[in-house]
Amino acid sequence: MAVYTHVSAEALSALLARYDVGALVSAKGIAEGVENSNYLVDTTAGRFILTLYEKRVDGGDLPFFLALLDHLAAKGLPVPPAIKDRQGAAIQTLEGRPACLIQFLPGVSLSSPTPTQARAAGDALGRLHAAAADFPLTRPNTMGSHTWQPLLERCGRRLDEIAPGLHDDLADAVAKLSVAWPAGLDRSLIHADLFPDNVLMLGNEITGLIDFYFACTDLRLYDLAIMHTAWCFDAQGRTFDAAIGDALIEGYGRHFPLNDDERLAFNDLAVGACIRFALSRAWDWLNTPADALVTRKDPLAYMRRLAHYDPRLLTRVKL
Ligand SMILES: Nc1ncnc2c1ncn2[C@@H]1O[C@H](COP(=O)(O)OP(=O)(O)OP(=O)(O)O)[C@@H](O)[C@H]1O
Ligand SMILES: N[C@@H](CCO)C(=O)O
Repeated sequence: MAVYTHVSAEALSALLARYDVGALVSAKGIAEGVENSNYLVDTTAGRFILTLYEKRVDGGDLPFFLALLDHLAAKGLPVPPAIKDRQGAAIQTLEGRPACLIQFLPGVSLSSPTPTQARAAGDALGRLHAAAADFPLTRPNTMGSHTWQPLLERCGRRLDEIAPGLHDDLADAVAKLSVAWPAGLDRSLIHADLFPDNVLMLGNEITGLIDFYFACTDLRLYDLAIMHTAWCFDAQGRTFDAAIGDALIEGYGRHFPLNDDERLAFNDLAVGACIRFALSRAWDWLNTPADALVTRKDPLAYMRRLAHYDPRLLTRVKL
């Protein structure tokens, strides 16, 4: 359960009083997610999400994320804008953290999507990239390829507490990718975390694209590669479903068909995505506060995916 910061009923009622959103009826911590604290808030006027931004979200980046959500919503994408209070402010401070009240979107996130649903999700990513093409702001990728070596060093040999050999296998993978990274591909605004849990669906329809707090400017196709690593495997990363991968690429290709260079580069981009999520999960595994209500995500599930894309990179760690 991702609740790092506890919000008292008094503080929440005082916050809601700044808005035209009715009075507090109930608030529950949301079980999913690992990055931020999220509450489902019901008021006499409707349902909202309250997000308190934690560790990896810099409050200074919030105006970028909120402007992006407004831009995409104005273009008809099913993304949840932040609600503005009576003074026109969307960013608040609650329990000492930056916080926003966000529009609630219907739908559920899928644990086992079908190819039809994956095609719709790939299509939605293509729509997102097309709609963001004239978004005027940029933001560097704070989890981009240049950050992997420093993060590896910050984790250090403690990685081997997770699994013997993990440090050296990840070090080899980071070194190889630093040479192979296809930096010359098209750049774009990317979501950078479009896992199944960040796509809300009702049947085969996409009803929500959420959690834009890693959105940044990076290689456009890297976003599709991230999705590929997140959508095509079971949660443990043991089984790969090629039909899901084909459907994602087909849906995305309706907007941005892959050219020969992109097809050649795709596997390296997926290896990069595996390194990124294996490292961030490993850091969290070693550093999550003992009292946080959060289910840590398994870094080894991403090492198994890494083994799928490039089995030569794993020589030590036992999966
Ligand atoms: N606007 C929304 N409408 C409906 N549900 C939402 C909305 N925003 C978040 N949720 C719910 O809250 C959960 C957690 O939100 P979110 O994915 O933003 O958290 P996170 O901690 O940033 O997660 P992650 O680990 O994916 O980075 C989602 O899986 C979803 O169930
Ligand atoms: N979606 C990520 C969490 C955000 O970094 C994961 O599953 O590891």
